[in-house]
Amino acid sequence: MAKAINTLRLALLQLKGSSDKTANVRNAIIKIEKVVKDHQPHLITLPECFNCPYGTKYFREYAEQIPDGFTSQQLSKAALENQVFIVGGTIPELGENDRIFNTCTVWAPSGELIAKHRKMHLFDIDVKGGIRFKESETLSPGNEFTTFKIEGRKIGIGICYDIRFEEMARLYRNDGCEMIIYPAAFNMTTGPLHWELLQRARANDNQLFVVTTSPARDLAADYVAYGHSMIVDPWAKIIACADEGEQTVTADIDFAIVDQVRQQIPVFSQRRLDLYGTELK
Ligand SMILES: NC(=O)CC(=O)C(=O)O
Repeated sequence: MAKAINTLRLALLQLKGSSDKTANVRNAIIKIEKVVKDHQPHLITLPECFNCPYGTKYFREYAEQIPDGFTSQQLSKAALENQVFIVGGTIPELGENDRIFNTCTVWAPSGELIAKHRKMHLFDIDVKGGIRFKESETLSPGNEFTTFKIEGRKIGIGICYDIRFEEMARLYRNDGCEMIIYPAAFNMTTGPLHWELLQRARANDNQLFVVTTSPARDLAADYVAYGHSMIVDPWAKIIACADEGEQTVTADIDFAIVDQVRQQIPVFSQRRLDLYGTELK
């Protein structure tokens, strides 16, 4: 069996979106080409809803089939031409029975679609004086956990609101993941309070890397994203963080840190599984 790599170079593309789908996808492709030329990452991540405005009234109009739709085809080509793995943020997916999902695609350097995750927990909240959002007005939830491997390292995928559900991250850890990637678009109410907190909590609880990629903040948009795409290591230390604007963040992930933390603070072998547990149904 091939030996797993120890270091993975990651590039997070915090992209500014617009109502023009073609322009949004073109912007992503240009930024992919540039970061590959400048930094040669193994893996590039894109934001939640990077090809359309984030809002329930837009999802059906922008929805595409996966992998036959325009955005999928462009991401597949970009992965192949740039010889890079791409976690393609999310797009509204036109699925079976005319249902719409908020879906993340993962592309290998061969151009092949190697994983697809549908947002499992829909973002339905109503914070008085803050934000009301109800994804379930137009979206259906996914029902499956999603993992893929890069050079022997297992990575789990969640989407934005999924990060609030600790059980999901725990099940990924139990399944052997060393990193969870969340394309995400927190907002100006929940972002300042919870964005960093949740990432550091998931990383600390599960002793793995947590990676988020947000759209850039656009004060003119219906939904104003918080930005601050981030990489947190298994010690819960922030190792890279964007500001609010359109920005590319790169960092080298050292997987030896996963083993160090798990050996030095062995909570997973100390858990009282005779008294409680988190099981997959
Ligand atoms: N947009 C989301 O899915 C989640 C979010 O903004 C939050 O949990 O806060």
